[in-house]
Amino acid sequence: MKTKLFIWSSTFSSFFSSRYRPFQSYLPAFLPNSNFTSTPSSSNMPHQLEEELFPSTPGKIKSDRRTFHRCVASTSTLFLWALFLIALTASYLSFIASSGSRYLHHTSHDWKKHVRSSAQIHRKNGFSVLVTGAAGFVGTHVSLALKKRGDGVVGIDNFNDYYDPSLKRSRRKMLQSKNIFIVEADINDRRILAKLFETVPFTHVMHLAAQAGVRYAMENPNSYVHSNIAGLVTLLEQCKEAKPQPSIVWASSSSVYGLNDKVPFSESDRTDQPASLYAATKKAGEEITHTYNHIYGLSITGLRFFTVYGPWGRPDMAYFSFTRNILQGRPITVFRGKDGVDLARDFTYIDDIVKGCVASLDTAGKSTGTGGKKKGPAPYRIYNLGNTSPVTVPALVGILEKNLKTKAKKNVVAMPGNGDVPFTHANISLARRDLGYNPTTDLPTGLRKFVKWYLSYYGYNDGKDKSVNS
Ligand SMILES: O=C(O)[C@H]1O[C@H](OP(=O)(O)OP(=O)(O)OC[C@H]2O[C@@H](n3ccc(=O)[nH]c3=O)[C@H](O)[C@@H]2O)[C@H](O)[C@@H](O)[C@H]1O
Repeated sequence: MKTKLFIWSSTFSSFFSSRYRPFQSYLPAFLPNSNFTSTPSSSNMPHQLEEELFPSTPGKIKSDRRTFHRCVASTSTLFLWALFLIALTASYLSFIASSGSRYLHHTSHDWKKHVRSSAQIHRKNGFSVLVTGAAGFVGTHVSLALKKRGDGVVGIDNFNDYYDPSLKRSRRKMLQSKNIFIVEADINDRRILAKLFETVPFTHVMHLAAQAGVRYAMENPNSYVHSNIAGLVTLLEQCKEAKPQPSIVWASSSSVYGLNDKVPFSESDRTDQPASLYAATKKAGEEITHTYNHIYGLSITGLRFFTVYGPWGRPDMAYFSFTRNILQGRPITVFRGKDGVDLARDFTYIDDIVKGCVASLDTAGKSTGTGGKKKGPAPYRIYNLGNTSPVTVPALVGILEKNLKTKAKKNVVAMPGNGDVPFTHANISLARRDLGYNPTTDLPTGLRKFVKWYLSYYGYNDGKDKSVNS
C-alpha cells in the first residue's frame, strides 16, 4: 500500500509540476519574497525587471492586470486539481477497503468450513489436492476424477474473461454438485494462498491455472507474464514454505518444442526455439520449476499437453470455434502451411489427459523440504502427454462436418506468422513407461463425444442456440 501511495503521489506531483510550470512563474507576483520561480536566473531579480526580460509572449510586455487575471484563473484551477486529488484518494481508499473485505470474506469461518469439507479425503492413503484453474477445461475434469476416487479437492480460479466466463461458472456448478469448492481468486494473491495452506495441509498441487492460447499472446502479452510466470512463482513460493511441502504436477505445453522439426517430439529434444510468447512462458515455467526443485526440494512433474480437446472444452480452440461457426452458417478460417502443406496436430482427448494427470500425482514422489529448507534431492520430471497420431486441420473439419451433418464454409489462408507451428507429434514412451499412460481415444471418437456435449450444452437439442456469444 505504501508503494502504491508513493507511485500515486509521485505521478501526480510530476504531472502537476510539468503541467503547472507556467503557474509557478506567476507566484512571485503575489508572493513577492517567494523563491518559487521557474527561471533559476531570476531568483534574485526584482519582479518588474524579470517580467520585462522574460515576458510570456515574446515581444510583448505584460500588464499587471493580466498577471492578476492569470493568478485568479490558476488559483481556481489549483482548487479543481485539489478536488480531483481528493476524489482520487477517496476512490483508492474505497478500492483498498473492498479488496480487504474480499480477503476477509475469503478467510471467514464459513469459508474455512467449505475449504475443509472440500479437502476431506474419503479413501485410504488418499490425497488432498489443490487444483489451480479448477474452473478451466482440464482443471474441471481432473478435479472430478480425483473427487470420484475419494481424494480431497479444493479449487482456485480467477474466472477471468479470456473466454466466456459463463462456461466457467457452469463448470463450477457441476463441481459444486460433487462437493468441490472453488475459491475465486488469482494465484498471484499471496494472502489467499497462504490462508489456503494454513487451512489444509495439501499433499499435492495440480497446477493448471494459466493464460492459454498460442495466438492471443500477440494481443495481450502481459497476461501471459502475469499468469504463467508471476503466478507460477507466487504459487511455488507458497509451496516451498508449506509444512508439509506438497508435490507439484503442472501443465507445460507441446508448444515448447517450437521450431523443432525432429519427429516425433521427445522430451530430450531442443526446446530453446519457442515460436510464441505463450511457448516461451511455458518453457520459462519449466526452468523456474527446476530451480525450486533444486533449491527447495519440491517434487515437480511438468506435463507437456498436446492440443487437448473434448466436452466442456475451450471456446478459443479451433475444434470448438469451428463447431460454433459451422452450426451458425458462418465461415471458418483454415490455416495452411508453407508450400500449401496442411497443418497437423496431435489432438489428445481429455479423458486420456486426465489419466496422465492422475497417474502423475500417484507417482510424483515426495517433496523433501520443509518451511523453505531442502533436506535432500526430490524428483524432477517432464512428460509428453499426446496421442501419438497427428491429424491435419482439414481432416478435423471433415470429421466435424460429418458429426454436424453440415458443410463448412472454408476460407483457406496461409498460416500467419503469429506463433503457430506447422505440426506437433508426441513421443510418449517415457509417459508409458513411468505413468502407464496409454491414450485410447482417436479423434473421430473424441469429436463425436464433444459434438454431443456441445449440442446439448448450447441447447440445440431443444431447438435453441445459446452459443452466439460463446
Ligand atoms: O498443445 C499445446 O500446447 C497448445 O494446444 C493448443 O494450441 P493449438 O494446437 O494451436 O490449438 P488450436 O488453437 O485449437 O489450433 C489447432 C490447429 O488449428 C489451426 N487453426 C486455428 C484457428 C483457426 O482459426 N484456424 C486454424 O486453422 C491452428 O493453426 C492449428 O494448426 C492450445 O490452444 C494451447 O493453449 C496449447 O495448449
